[in-house]
Amino acid sequence: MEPIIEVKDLYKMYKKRGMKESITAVNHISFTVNQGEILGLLGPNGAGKSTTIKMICGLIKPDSGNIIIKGIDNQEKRLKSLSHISAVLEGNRNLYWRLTVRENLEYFAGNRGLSRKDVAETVDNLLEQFNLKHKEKELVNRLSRGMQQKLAIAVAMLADSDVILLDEPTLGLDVETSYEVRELLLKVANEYNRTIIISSHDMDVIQDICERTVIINNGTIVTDDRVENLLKLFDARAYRLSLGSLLSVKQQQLLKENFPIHEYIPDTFKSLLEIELPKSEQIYDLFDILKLESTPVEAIDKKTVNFEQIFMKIVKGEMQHEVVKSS
Ligand SMILES: Nc1ncnc2c1ncn2[C@@H]1O[C@H](COP(=O)(O)OP(=O)(O)OP(=O)(O)O)[C@@H](O)[C@H]1O
Repeated sequence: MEPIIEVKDLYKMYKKRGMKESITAVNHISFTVNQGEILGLLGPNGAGKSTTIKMICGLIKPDSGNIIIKGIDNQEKRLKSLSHISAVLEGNRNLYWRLTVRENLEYFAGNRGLSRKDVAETVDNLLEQFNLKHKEKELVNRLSRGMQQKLAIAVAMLADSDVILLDEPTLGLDVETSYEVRELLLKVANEYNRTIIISSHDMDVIQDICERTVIINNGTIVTDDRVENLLKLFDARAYRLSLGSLLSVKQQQLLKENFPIHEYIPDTFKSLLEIELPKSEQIYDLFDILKLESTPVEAIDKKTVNFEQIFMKIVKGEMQHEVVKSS
């Protein structure tokens, strides 16, 4: 698949005003985004996500590296490359707050040079699709955050750009509205073939709608892989063992030395052991430790994990996962 965005060796440092020290916000990162894909850009606070997004949509200039959008380098032909991108950033700055919902849509549809009839048709269609018809006469500054968010995405759609960048699109939304926004984003990608890059701290949203994630920590990429692969990789190695007795101190010590990621939950006579086995043959080492005291294994289950747990392990460096470049 042809990438629609190529980020190559991107670097950005901030100088602190009046101080000698500087912060490397983005440290030589490279990744690609494919047409029609929903990519999650993740990382803990201060990882460098917003700086990366702002560089992609041209709000700040990188110190070095390239961003190529549809084959056009955004430093060589800035306006041309940026014409392929719309952004919905924090605070929905792409909306006119003193205009109504309908007026906003009409204004942006008009900007595309559509005829009056086409503007009306496009706006009616979007009001319908985004479930905003009943609010068409409401001023934007009177709308709830969820409604504003939906309108901001509708406006981004109107620009007819191939790529939509979204910074925390579900932040502060109630559960129902968050689901509504997720569905809209899936529709935007699948039915309108738009490419979406989304930055979010909500791992449920990421697990629900993203095909692939790029995880940044301290300005560098620690993982670039499909969500499905990460879930499978982790699912395949997380086990829960129900044991028919308690483990001895020696067994617990050996577990600690051999399996850094595990949890031991003793009960009165029985116990539970949750453990990760990055290599399947490690199961034999585990059984050797259990055999030492003839510990009965009553059941072994695969432990299911959610994306949030995987994300935490990756950023804490607990999960050995090579940076995989998906194609
Ligand atoms: N304008 C600025 N001047 C100086 N330092 C900055 C500036 N903007 C960001 N930084 C610093 O750069 C680093 C990366 O910040 P960035 O906002 O890109 O992270 P982020 O991953 O988006 O974080 P969050 O999830 O908290 O929004 C942080 O250490 C931040 O303090």
